[in-house]
Amino acid sequence: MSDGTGAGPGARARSRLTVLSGPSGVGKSSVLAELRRQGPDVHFSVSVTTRKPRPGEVDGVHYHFVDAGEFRKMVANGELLEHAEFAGNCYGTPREPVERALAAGRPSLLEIELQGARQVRAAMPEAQLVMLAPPSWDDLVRRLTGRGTEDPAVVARRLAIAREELAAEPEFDEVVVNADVRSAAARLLDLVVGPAPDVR
Ligand SMILES: Nc1nc2c(ncn2[C@@H]2O[C@H](COP(=O)(O)OP(=O)(O)O)[C@@H](O)[C@H]2O)c(=O)[nH]1
Ligand SMILES: Nc1ncnc2c1ncn2[C@@H]1O[C@H](COP(=O)(O)OP(=O)(O)O)[C@@H](O)[C@H]1O
Repeated sequence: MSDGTGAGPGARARSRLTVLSGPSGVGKSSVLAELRRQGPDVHFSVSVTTRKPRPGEVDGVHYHFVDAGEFRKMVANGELLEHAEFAGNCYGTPREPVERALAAGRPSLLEIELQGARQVRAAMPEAQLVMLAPPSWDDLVRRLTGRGTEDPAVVARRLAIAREELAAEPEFDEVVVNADVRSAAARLLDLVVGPAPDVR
């Protein structure tokens, strides 16, 4: 597969930044939890969000949960690498931890939605964009409703956004279909860590 940069096979291998996007309910959290088990040396960005925590979500682990005022302050101070509004809440990537990890040569992963992925693409063209896709639209609907964490109006809103996100697939360098969590995580880990230099 081409690295999409036109700069030769080494260019993507040198990029240590991977952006993972995919519609709500496709299995991003599940695949990333598995990836953490498989790939301990990967830096996972922890986003800030104004969304309320779901049961089981831990502040500082799944997200930094902030109020709208704190979020605005971080934007104004230039502390976010990218940020976007999604289904009525704000989300953003703290800049400093990602820059520190990249400076140390550590593979780093951002799990963010489409508008944020586009901002990263514009700011850092060498970043690798990966879409996590469902095996089918019906699977996506089943997973999102089956999770049971959003009420029906929120589910409908997220599914409407999901159609647009899936339509943006051609903007991504790679697509990983999440039919099975373990194999999707293994494939993603290959992309995040990159192939060994001598096989390119
Ligand atoms: N742009 C941007 N999107 C984010 C960030 N963190 C999370 N998201 C995205 O926001 C969307 C909603 O996330 P969330 O409320 O956790 O719902 P979930 O994806 O259904 O689990 C998802 O598409 C996430 O990938 C971020 O820092 N920036
Ligand atoms: N490969 C899979 N097969 C079946 N169900 C899955 C798979 N991956 C995730 N799920 C389930 O789908 C629901 C949504 O997954 P989640 O990881 O919360 O998605 P996201 O973070 O993308 O919103 C959860 O109930 C999860 O257990």
